[in-house]
Amino acid sequence: MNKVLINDTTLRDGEQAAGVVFTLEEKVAIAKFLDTIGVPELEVGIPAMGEEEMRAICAISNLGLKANLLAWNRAVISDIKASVACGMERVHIAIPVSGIQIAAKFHGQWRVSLQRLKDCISFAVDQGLWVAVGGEDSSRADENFLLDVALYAQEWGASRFRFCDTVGVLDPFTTYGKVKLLVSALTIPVEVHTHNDFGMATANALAGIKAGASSVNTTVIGLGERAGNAALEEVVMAIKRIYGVDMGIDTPRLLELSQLVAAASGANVPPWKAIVGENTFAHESGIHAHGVLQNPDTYEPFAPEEVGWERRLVVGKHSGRHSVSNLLEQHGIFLNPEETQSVLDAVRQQSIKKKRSLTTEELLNLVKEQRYSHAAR
Ligand SMILES: CC(=O)SCCNC(=O)CCNC(=O)[C@H](O)C(C)(C)COP(=O)(O)OP(=O)(O)OC[C@H]1O[C@@H](n2cnc3c(N)ncnc32)[C@H](O)[C@@H]1OP(=O)(O)O
Ligand SMILES: O=C(O)CCC(=O)C(=O)O
Repeated sequence: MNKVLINDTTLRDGEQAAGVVFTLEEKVAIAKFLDTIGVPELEVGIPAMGEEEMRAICAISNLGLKANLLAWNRAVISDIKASVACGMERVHIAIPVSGIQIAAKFHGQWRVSLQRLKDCISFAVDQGLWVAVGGEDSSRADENFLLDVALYAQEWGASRFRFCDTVGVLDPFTTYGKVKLLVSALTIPVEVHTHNDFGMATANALAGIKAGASSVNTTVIGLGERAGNAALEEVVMAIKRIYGVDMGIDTPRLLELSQLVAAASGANVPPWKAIVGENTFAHESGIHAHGVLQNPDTYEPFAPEEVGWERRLVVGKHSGRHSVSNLLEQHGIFLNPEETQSVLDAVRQQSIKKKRSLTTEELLNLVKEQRYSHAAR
């Protein structure tokens, strides 16, 4: 697998999620955390949004982080001036490339849009900036036009081209083909930016990387426009565990990072969310719990500690004898097989009644009640 760099856009596309607002302090804390765990590049925001956003970007720029920082810009000179005013040495310039987008934003005048891109790249390069260009809606663009825009961007001085599946309409197979075309034609690196509208953001990001993209956009917990972006924790762990490539990210801190971003965004992370959801290392089903007690590899793709979790055995409707006795033994309670079965029956009944699993305290109370009812008989 080719070497790949993460360009995390939690602070830009992540914050674009409807209803999400990070304070300056939250932006700084997220940037610092991402930098500390080894994320090498951060897209920190959009200076053209105005004073407040510029203050936050300046504050991040003044932190002296190891990560390279980028600001997002339209192909508008004043946007780039605002980025320079924030101390940015790297700018990302976006240009629509699909017919739909060019019609809506440039009245279909693609020559005008290309001229704008050329002027903006030249302006930024003259300012001594490192320039990346994003093809907005690349996935729905005519492939030849997309290629032309990317080649022009390269010729005019861009140092990277971003392939955007802006509305998340690709699958991994089509992503692979489209990204491969760009990678084969360009000498500058290609970045992939994917959205999760059909639940394929991470899979598509990986397909783009397989096709030769050497940079990938992520956001923590997959936060972002509509259904969000490829999640940082998913991309990092998939590359580490499926492809065996360690990207140098301190993965045991991914959980803490996800909690920081979830709190700042007011988002509820679903328990089943890959890597950082609270159920990712919780086992209730009897067969799973029994397997995990023998060898955790039976039902876990990797050790929970690798991403900051601890394994949990939970008792509830789907439990079996082994997990019940294991949990009770941890509290010094050793039951015979008949007693265990009767506690298990009670656990099932209670769980069905309460429509949830039971807490340890509730399990211990059940045992007490069971013992009491046995003694009374
Ligand atoms: C796919 C993406 O995620 S792209 C990033 C999207 N992010 C955001 O929009 C969040 C931040 N945006 C903002 O704060 C505002 O939209 C601003 C400051 C950028 C612009 O605000 P406004 O001037 O009020 O314009 P508004 O947002 O209503 O419309 C967008 C304008 O940008 C133009 N535009 C959109 N994309 C581009 C582009 N890549 N290059 C040049 N112009 C563009 C539109 O055509 C429209 O221009 P018009 O005002 O001449 O008609
Ligand atoms: O950088 C760009 O060109 C647009 C990025 C983006 O957020 C998108 O296309 O979804």
